[in-house]
Amino acid sequence: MRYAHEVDKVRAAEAALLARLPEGTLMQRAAAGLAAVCASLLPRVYGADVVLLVGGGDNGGDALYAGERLARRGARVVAVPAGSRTHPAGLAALLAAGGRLGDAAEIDTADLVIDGLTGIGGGGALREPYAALARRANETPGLVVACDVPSGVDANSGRVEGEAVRADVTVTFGTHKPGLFIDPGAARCGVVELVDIGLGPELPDPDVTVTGPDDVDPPLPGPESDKYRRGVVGIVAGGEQFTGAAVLSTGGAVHGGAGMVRFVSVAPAVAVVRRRWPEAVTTVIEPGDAAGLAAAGRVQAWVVGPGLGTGDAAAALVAAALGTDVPVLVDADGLTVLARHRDLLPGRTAPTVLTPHAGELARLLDADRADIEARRLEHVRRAAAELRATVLLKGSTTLIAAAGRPVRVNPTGTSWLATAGTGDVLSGLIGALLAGGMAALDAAAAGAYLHGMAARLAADGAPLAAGDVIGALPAAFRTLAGT
Ligand SMILES: NC(=O)C1=CN([C@@H]2O[C@H](COP(=O)(O)OP(=O)(O)OC[C@H]3O[C@@H](n4cnc5c(N)ncnc54)[C@H](O)[C@@H]3O)[C@@H](O)[C@H]2O)[C@@H](O)CC1
Ligand SMILES: [K+]
Repeated sequence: MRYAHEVDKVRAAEAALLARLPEGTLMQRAAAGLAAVCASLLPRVYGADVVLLVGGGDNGGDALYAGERLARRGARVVAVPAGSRTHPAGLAALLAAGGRLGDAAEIDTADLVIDGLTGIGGGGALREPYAALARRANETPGLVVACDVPSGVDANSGRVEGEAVRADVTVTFGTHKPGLFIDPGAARCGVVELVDIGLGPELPDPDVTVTGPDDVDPPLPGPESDKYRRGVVGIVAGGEQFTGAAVLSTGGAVHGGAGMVRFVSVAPAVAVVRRRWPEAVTTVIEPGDAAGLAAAGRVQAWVVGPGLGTGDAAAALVAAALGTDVPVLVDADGLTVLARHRDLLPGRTAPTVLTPHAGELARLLDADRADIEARRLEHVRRAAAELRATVLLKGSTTLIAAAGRPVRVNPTGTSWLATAGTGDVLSGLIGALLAGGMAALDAAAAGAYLHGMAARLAADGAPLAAGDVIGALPAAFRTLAGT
């Protein structure tokens, strides 16, 4: 599992380690790792044209010392300073090794550009001349290697406020930074290489982890299994007019490994679901009939919300599901209802999972949607704490938070997933995993992983329909080791 630490933790760990090491040791370790990656990317180091973009801080120092190492191996290394200050010892070392100072035009013909403008000390939109250098680096045909963090990307959040370097490779030191995993920053990193500078023993628990295949551990049937032991998931979705979301959510549950799916809704939705998923056991209720939901039979988890509508009838069903003592996932219209009835959450003892996109989370938190998009990590954490739920924030990087736990980043998925109905599939899938006994955070992370994997397999470079994601779920499960 890959993990990341926020900047203040990185700085504290560095300070603890620095206190035990001779001055400059960490920067030399960082520079050695950076130079080694650069050398491996070049067909030949000797004679290669390397340009260093050098900001005024230690990120620039790393770049200068890496440049020194490449110059000693025969590269033609040119430093382009951006700040009023240039790391003096690093610059002296580069010049002593045969490097020289140059100007921005040399970026255009470089074989390799090292971006040492800003690292974990960067903040806000890049100012000039930093921004102009980043822009020029993004236009060069040569390789661009970011030192620690692509400049212009906020290391903690992945936020990009203005110009930002678009790297082919990012060489990061000691531990990953959250912004390397979260869009839009993640999309600027290219391949991320971690250089060990000995920070490990000084680091606390991570702030963020990235789900890997080994972390996805859905319940598997054994010889003792029957449909009840494997888990019954109840789905409350669809309405008089909207039935598609109900079909898709049920499909996600059927192919998500539930022992049985109970589908509870008004007659038109039940009719459509029955036709598409004869596997589901259905119960017809009147609009908003909370007692009907309770009488539908025992379930181990409820999914409530897709296509449900947002009126009083929907609110009664959301309240009924949340009033049970089993895990409940609230999605889509259910979240809109919840934004008006936040009092439904605090009394729960069983786990609650909420799966909003940024707009739905904005309503739940009384926040601005654009603000949530820009600072997804902060908002998903806040939502988990305030709403006392496991919160899965959908988007170009799906994040999953539960209070007091590292935030999980989902690495699978494709841009083709941004199409109607795919969220409904996810809700049913996570519901099935909850019913199978997975803990809320694990179920949400596993569901996001499998859903994104199914989407990738189904899309394969072409447009995707939500139903295709359901169809590819078996193949997604098969990608997991030991399944
Ligand atoms: N602290 C340590 O022990 C180590 C630090 N290392 C390196 O040091 C870096 C951190 O160094 P610093 O703390 O000096 O910070 P940085 O070098 O990351 O950034 C600070 C510099 O960037 C400028 N800057 C910040 N935001 C800007 C903006 N929006 N527009 C234009 N200029 C901006 C500042 O004026 C300052 O000159 C790490 O990212 C890493 O590369 C490594 O050498 C490993 C060891
Ligand atoms: K950088």
